[in-house]
Amino acid sequence: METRVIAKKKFGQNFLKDSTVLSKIIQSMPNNNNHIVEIGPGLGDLTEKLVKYKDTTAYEVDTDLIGVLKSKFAIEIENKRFELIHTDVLKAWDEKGSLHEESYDLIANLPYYIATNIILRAFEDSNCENIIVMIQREVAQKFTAQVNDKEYSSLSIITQIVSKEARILIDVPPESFDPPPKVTSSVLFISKKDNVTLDKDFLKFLKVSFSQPRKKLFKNLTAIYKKEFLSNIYSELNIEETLRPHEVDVSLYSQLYTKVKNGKQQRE
Ligand SMILES: C[S@@+](CC[C@H](N)C(=O)[O-])C[C@H]1O[C@@H](n2cnc3c(N)ncnc32)[C@H](O)[C@@H]1O
Repeated sequence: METRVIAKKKFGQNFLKDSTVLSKIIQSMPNNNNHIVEIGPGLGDLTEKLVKYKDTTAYEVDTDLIGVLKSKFAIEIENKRFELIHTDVLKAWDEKGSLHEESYDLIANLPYYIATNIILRAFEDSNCENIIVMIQREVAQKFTAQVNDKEYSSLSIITQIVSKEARILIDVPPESFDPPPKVTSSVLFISKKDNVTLDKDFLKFLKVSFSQPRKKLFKNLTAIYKKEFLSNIYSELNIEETLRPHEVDVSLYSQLYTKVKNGKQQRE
């Protein structure tokens, strides 16, 4: 059944129409018994493939799409292979803490306006084990960048802490979508480590570290720590004050953070 739906910009609606890309997403699904959670099923093109393989729960915010999805997946909803939840997924996370009560993999073509936020929430959701999501290429590169890459950022560091593996599977041109987005997209694959919790203060420390990415890390950190205190820590760790934020690897950020945390009383 062909359904005419006008895509809504405010919900980041760019429907994926490229069957090669849809197949690639399905092929990269991990071989496990996990439930699938999809965020933003849209018109259900990806959902249709997902429910063929595994039980799926989907969160959709747009009321106009709920009717379309309910009729398209009437049988799957009836036999409980598919559960459709009509809500803003960020609210669902706030209310329930997790998007599913057991282990799940998140597979989605995400709404770009909240994509980074969604991935960070998925990092914190201990039931989420794997993430396969379409996002803007530029953002995907930030998640997967390595030290010294120009895209290396606090997102790269957080990803290295929480994941066993993080990589871009495929780049996807705007023409693969209807309507086409303005930018190139990528399918990002992240396999999470078990039981990693992110220290909120460490995240704040990273935010300050990258507050001015082109400046020296030392300079950025002086926004919250005294110069002399920092100089001592830099000497103890035997590192140069000229280092830029993107030149410091995860292990060194952890060491720096441990030192500043232990010397907390010296904060201005
Ligand atoms: C990029 S489209 C993807 C649609 C479909 N999965 C596809 O691949 O064609 C993003 C979808 O996320 C939905 N969405 C946007 N914001 C949302 C939110 N806060 N919570 C749940 N779904 C949301 C949109 O309505 C839309 O269906």
